[in-house]
Amino acid sequence: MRDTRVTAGETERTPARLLLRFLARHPRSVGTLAAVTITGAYVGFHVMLIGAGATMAAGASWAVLDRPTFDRFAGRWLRAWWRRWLTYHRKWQRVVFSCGLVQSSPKGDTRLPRLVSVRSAWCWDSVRVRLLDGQTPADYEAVLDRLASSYNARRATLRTLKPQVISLDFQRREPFDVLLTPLPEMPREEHAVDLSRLPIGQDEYGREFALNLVDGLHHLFAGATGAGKGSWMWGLLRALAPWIRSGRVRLWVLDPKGGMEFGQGAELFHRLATDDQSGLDLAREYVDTLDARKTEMGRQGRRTWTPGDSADYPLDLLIIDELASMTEYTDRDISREFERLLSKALAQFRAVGGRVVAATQEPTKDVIPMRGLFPTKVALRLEEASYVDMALGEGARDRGAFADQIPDYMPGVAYLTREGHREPLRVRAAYTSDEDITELLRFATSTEATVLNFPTDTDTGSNTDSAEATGTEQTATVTDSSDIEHIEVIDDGEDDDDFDAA
Ligand SMILES: Nc1ncnc2c1ncn2[C@@H]1O[C@H](COP(=O)(O)OP(=O)(O)OP(=O)(O)O)[C@@H](O)[C@H]1O
Repeated sequence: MRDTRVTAGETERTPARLLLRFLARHPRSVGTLAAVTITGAYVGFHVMLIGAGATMAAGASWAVLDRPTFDRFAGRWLRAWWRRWLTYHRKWQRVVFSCGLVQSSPKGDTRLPRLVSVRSAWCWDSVRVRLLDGQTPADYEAVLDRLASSYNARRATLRTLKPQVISLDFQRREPFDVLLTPLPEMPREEHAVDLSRLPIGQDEYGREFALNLVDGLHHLFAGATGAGKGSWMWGLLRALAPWIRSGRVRLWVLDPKGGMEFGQGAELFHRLATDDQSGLDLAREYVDTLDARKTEMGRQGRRTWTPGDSADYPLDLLIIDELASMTEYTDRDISREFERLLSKALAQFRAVGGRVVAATQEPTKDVIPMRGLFPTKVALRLEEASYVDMALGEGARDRGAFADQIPDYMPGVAYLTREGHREPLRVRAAYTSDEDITELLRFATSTEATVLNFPTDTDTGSNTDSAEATGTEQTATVTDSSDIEHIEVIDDGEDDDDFDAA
């Protein structure tokens, strides 16, 4: 009679062999169970139950009070463990059978691909699978929809991790289906603007999400056409409205696609360029202005730039809507010089109040060779899986930044990576409509703008005389302070051609 035994591997099994294999394959689960049993035997099961109850109550309170930190330090491990056994493992045999992913051995055994491990982020689970001999990732790709529906997931995608090992990634939830992302109220008073916290939307946990122009410095938004880059950039400008109005922020806007994105805001801008040649002129002027400021501040001995501390030294924000128009789809001479200027702006002006915000549809090295100089990178919906790591850095997609899987009907949704956090964060910028932009224009260009009383040099304690003696050859230092930076004064008589940090 035909042997219909099911095996996940290739060897014949005895109970002892099966037990040993289980122990070897699941050391953490077995270790935890063993530790619980030994502890119970040692301290008594009553004491252990009371301890377990108290731990669960503390964990539940933590999860209710601060879901994101709970999830970061405990939730995702617990969820991965729980889902491994109660969802993926429990149904594995049935699912691979129904999807036709099993094999028969010459001896008549039925072989199943092995479920190796499960990792869980807030929205996605990643199930690592070892393929059977003769299987290829394409066999699994062909049944992804069936796998997703078997596991009740919204969608599934596949990554090849190494030969014979793949990750099946299941999207379990879509927070932005239920989270309505209201547009943050536009601030009207200058003191309401905090450069390190400029609210523009919500994160996947429903918390307010804000951009940080102090520590986050320069921002790169990568997203396919229609991904919602406009909402991110206009959202940022709305959050800066009172400072734009008073001149504490000066906007240099380069919209080389003929002004399609920013043309309507022309009145707001200090400079606006709508084609590649005038864009290059604008970039030159921007760099010359900040170079001159750097020299001037060095001469004055001003070693710090504090946002808004002087009318002479506003925050100069360079906004570039479509980088490819300046770096890829233009004359080689224009692109070469533009890349040099942009690299310089990114590398040298943080300490004198220069910031860059740029958008691109393709985050490739050809389009943006200096992408490593953008400390904050945001990946909206991208056309290709390979773009995700280009936009966010090596390994970002493996850690759960599935920007290529953001659906078309969710513009404004993006992933970003944060220092000190392994998992990427899924966020959504609120939609900025034409009316919201008009509101910004009306407010920021209103003639009733308040005249600022900036502190003078005497107030800020800078010493012009002594500064003159110092000359301009000083070395760069930047403090970690959130709102004060030391001036960076570098002799930059030479062109900076080697900023390609990508
Ligand atoms: N945050 C958002 N929430 C909801 N809908 C949005 C959001 N942002 C944009 N949209 C919608 O998506 C459309 C495209 O957005 P947008 O023009 O900002 O994309 P884009 O990335 O700038 O595209 P392109 O590169 O072609 O200019 C908008 O017209 C709007 O209807």
